[in-house]
Amino acid sequence: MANPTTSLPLYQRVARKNTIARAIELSILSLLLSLLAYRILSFQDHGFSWLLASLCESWFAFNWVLTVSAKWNQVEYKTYPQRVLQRKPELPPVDMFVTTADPVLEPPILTVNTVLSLLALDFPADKLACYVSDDGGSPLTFYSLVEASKFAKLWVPFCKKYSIQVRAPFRYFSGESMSSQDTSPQFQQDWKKMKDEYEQLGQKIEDAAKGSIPCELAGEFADFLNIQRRNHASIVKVIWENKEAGNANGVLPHLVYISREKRPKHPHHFKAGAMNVLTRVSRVMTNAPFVLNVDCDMYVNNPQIVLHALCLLLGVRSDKDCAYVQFPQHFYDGLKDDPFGNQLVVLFEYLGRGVAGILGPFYGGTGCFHRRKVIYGLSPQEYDEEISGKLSDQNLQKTFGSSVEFTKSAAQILSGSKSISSSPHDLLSSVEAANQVAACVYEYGTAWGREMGWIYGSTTEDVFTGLTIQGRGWKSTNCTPTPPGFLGCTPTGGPATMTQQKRWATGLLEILVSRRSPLILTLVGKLQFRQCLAYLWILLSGLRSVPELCYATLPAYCIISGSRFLPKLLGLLETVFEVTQKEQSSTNSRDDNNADVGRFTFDESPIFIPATTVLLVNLTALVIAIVRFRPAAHGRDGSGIGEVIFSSCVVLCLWAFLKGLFGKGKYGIPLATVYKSGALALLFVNLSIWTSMG
Ligand SMILES: O=c1ccn([C@@H]2O[C@H](COP(=O)(O)OP(=O)(O)O[C@H]3O[C@H](CO)[C@@H](O)[C@H](O)[C@H]3O)[C@@H](O)[C@H]2O)c(=O)[nH]1
Ligand SMILES: [Mn+2]
Repeated sequence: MANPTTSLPLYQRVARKNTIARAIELSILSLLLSLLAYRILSFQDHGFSWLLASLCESWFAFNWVLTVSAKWNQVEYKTYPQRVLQRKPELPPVDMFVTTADPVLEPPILTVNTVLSLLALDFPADKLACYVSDDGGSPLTFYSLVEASKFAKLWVPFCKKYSIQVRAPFRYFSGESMSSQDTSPQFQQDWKKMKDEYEQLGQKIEDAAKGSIPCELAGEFADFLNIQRRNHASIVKVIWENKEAGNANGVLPHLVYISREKRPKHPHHFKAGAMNVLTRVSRVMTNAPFVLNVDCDMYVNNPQIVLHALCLLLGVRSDKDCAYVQFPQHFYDGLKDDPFGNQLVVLFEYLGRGVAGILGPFYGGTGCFHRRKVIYGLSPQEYDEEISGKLSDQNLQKTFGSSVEFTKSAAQILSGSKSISSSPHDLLSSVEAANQVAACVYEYGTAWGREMGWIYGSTTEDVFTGLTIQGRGWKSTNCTPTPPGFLGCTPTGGPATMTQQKRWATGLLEILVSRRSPLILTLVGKLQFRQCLAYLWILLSGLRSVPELCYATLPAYCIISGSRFLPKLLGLLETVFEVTQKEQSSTNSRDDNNADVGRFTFDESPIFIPATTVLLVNLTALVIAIVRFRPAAHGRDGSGIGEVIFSSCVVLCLWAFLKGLFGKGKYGIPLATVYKSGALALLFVNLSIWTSMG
């Protein structure tokens, strides 16, 4: 009998109104273009600084075009999880991947919380399997997961019984108090028990970390005996197998631990390598058609995420409209006003929604649901057509590698059968096959990392992999439920943030110069032109520092050398007032009780030298401007008030560094950095003076 509710759409695509924003963005663009036109027309009358300014401004204008294009059509998807739930018997299984790499940098309790939040999802337990990849090969991580699975047997029913929203216990117990919840004595009793149990779990893990491990590397832990982190055989352990297949109310989903084989001479390709192993191991074990991947530092904040994602994955008219569903990254305990710019608000709030209106969001590396077939490198055309010709054994081995189990199941999925594929009856019998596909030689001579799976060759494997998928003609969607699907942690200090930004900048540049650069994929692949522009926006983000750095030193150069790069009296007065206000507000914030929260922190890394140098150069220039206050005294035009204002603006932009000059400990810029920057600044000042005399 037809159920009327099954005909209702599972999602709605909503266009956002952004007329005013568009008008403002276009006005800025026209101002930039007029400035450029003016520069070109008056080129003859000016020297080096004028030329440099024009080059920088051309770059800014180009970048602005990319920005405007990316943000032009903003869309959102509204999803209806209850409607998916009504299709209960047909709900597809989902494999969930968690990656962790280092038990010191990523404390196991964090990974445990992420895993617990996944095990407790509002989805039939017999349709979920959780795979944890541990690149640290750490017995501590394994031990923590074993203990966590015991705790989960209490935790998961508790969450489901009381419809708890935050199912990562460290957040649940740190946040809302019991009072906002159920006040029944039963709840209070259960809550207390749960809190005690969680504290015991935390204690056990802490003790184990200190060395008093109850696991003397015997029994289950024997595999970890004498292993080195970068030199060991693969370890696959079924921590918990849900034997109640067909029982949606069974307590826990499967939980599997994997530490792939590592050998010093074999490249392991970091996270991308780990993701490919997860794909293969899950393939020989549970083989779900959909895959969710999260980093160990991102827990589930909305227990209905699978239903939300399925609204899109199952609800689209054609699978090619949704290769993956990306949840935007949000962060917990984020510092106010995002002083390090690492909460990625612009990227996800504005650009993300805009790109969603073109081909769909970039893949962000975590909080993403994938169609397994897409990971195998299929293009939408192949997906729709008969591809039986491709299915000779030889071909399959060349593509996927030599595991019989793997190629068998891959053939099944590639043959176009869109039905849910079956999985082996018990996980333990597939451990051997899993070990085989987790070996480091497995990928040699195959398409893994090149044509299929997570793509190698960039430390931002996420953007690279998404780009490759979209270059084949797939679209993607974003999913923005309330409350947000996932919450993660982000660095709260200068050095860690800078390291992260450096990795992103290099990784993105690696993509730009690769043979899968968006320009090439637009010419020979199926990437849309505007999606290409959007990718350029993100891939060029590291290079932007070059013109920005030049532009920031330009006013200082002009003041010192007595030249100009701004047109005479440009109506900058309003800016002056704004600048003063900024100064005011940052003085106020120093009086806050929490003055140190969000304060920039430094270390000896050379990464802090450029900004410190720019600051010193501009401070010197301002001192020079004050000292020789009468600009016309030299009998030449000299620099103007515009340059002085601009230079002050640069100093204000580098306020955190200015404070760092006087700060102590980690809040201060180390003396060595100050000396090095000072030397560079001195060189710059002298060069500027020298050019003005030449
Ligand atoms: O050899 C490695 C290195 C890293 N990871 C894992 O990769 C994830 C991301 O690493 P993290 O240090 O947290 O980097 P972030 O800068 O926070 O990550 C962002 O940027 C990465 C790309 O640079 C993406 O992969 C991430 O999804 C995205 O959140 C973590 O789960 C790690 O455990 C591995 O599994 N193996
Ligand atoms: Mn992270």
